[in-house]
Amino acid sequence: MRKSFGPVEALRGVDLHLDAGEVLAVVGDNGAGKSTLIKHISGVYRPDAGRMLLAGTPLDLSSPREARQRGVETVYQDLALADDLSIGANIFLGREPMRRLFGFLPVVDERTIRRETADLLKRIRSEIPPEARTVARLSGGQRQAVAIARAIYWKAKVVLLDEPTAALAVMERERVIHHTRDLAAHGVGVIYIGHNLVEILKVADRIAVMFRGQVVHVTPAAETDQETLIKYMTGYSESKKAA
Ligand SMILES: Nc1ncnc2c1ncn2[C@@H]1O[C@H](COP(=O)(O)OP(=O)(O)OP(=O)(O)O)[C@@H](O)[C@H]1O
Repeated sequence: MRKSFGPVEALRGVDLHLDAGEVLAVVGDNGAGKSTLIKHISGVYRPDAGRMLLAGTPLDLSSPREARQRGVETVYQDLALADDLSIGANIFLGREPMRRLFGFLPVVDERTIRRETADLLKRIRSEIPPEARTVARLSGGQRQAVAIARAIYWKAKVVLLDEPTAALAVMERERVIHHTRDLAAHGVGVIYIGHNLVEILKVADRIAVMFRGQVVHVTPAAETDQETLIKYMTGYSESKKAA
């Protein structure tokens, strides 16, 4: 896949695959192209050249909404949750179950929302009390859990996590890692963007390193270490190859 912004080549021929049930981490220095790549998969950008396939079918996305409809959920760093709504309302936002009042008047089925939300939080073993009033009162890690629960409930095929732990305290980071593994265990393919290599090595099955708009290295997480990743992230390995 290729993408330029004027003279800037943000993606210079990126080729990647993601399996169901795996966590693929994408790392790279600032400006390497990670966000640009994510924005293609989440339907924000269209590639100048190249294409994406989902389970063998072309994934030609014209909007983030279409991406969600096709089973691609994105969890951004600054989480797009509606602060003044409940956890349940956030999980069902825009896709609320309805029931008929007096047999004809369609209204939102609050009881189903409450029941399904409680089940879901139990399923992901989240410590958030389901009756927590609004999302505004939740911690950063709990907000991530809500977004991840939403992806599981709506049977996302692919979930993009963009620096999910960047703003979190240590304990909370551990929880997000746990929830990320949980997503993969549900058969979801997860793309995890991050900067913290200790965390990346813990959460990922495979790691792709981007450097100047290209994927320069892909490796199973179990077969690499911080030092090797940093070499690829800084272009050291590339310059050695060229020499
Ligand atoms: N909308 C845009 N207009 C112009 N240039 C852009 C735009 N978005 C990204 N770029 C450029 O494309 C390149 C890749 O940027 P990108 O944000 O994808 O990198 P990144 O790896 O996500 O970096 P970071 O870790 O800092 O978020 C950079 O040179 C950046 O300046």
